[in-house]
Amino acid sequence: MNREYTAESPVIAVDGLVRTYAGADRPAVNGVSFAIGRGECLGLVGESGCGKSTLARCLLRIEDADSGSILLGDTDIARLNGRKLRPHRRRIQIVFQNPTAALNPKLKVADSLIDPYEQLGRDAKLSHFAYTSRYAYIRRLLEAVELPAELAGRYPHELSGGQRQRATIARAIGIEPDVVVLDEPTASLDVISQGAVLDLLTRLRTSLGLSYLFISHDLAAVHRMSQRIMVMRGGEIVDRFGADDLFAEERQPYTRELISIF
Ligand SMILES: Nc1ncnc2c1ncn2[C@@H]1O[C@H](COP(=O)(O)OP(=O)(O)OP(=O)(O)O)[C@@H](O)[C@H]1O
Repeated sequence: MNREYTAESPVIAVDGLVRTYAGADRPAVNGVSFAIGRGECLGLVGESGCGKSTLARCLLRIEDADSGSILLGDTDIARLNGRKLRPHRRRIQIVFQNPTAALNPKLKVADSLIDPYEQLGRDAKLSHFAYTSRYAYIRRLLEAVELPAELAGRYPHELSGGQRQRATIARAIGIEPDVVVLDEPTASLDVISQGAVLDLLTRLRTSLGLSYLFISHDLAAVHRMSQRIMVMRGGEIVDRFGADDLFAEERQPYTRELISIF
């Protein structure tokens, strides 16, 4: 892999990922490569339809890539299926744009938080969220996302949008993944909640050593959150740079166009 695509001691390294939908005349994701280091946030920005969510779904193995590799440590999860994939599913988690759709409306918050642990976390060696009892685990998770403990007994519709998104973040981090894909995590929130959730995500990244792929069409949010940024267009990465170099002269014309919109 090209040196500039890599991070120091990457927790995830993606190389040459391609995904073409049936009937499409070109790939939705076309040869995407990148790596993310421990505790790093890599931003991915691009306009609607450029392939961001398709890339996310391939990483999560919700969709299969046609070719390319997704290395988590030494394991290429792009090629694993079924029972062989299962132990690795915990290692990459996602927070979607819409927390209302992400939480089961029939489950109390506590049940939604315990669910990933029961599905994927039992066999894992958890450290920060080590399971001693159901009560302690849920309490610790709510504390981590700065929600009051009494929300454990509520249903999703009894929470605000910001509280719901904090609950989905808790669900994603409780099984201590290596990488969290944040797919427009604040797009459905009002401006004040957006800022608060972005700040919470940064605090969690630094305190728990989480690695993020932060996907957004909001360049300002990506700049605020990320150490490095990639720009995607038509399924390809067309520019990549350190966040401090966003406004540097060598930026590609398309990146400049995105900057001018904000
Ligand atoms: N299930 C699907 N079947 C066929 N084509 C699809 C499917 N999902 C996405 N596409 C197409 O693939 C391309 C990339 O879509 P994708 O949703 O990944 O873009 P995006 O950058 O996430 O957009 P947005 O920001 O609007 O969510 C688009 O041309 C889209 O129409």
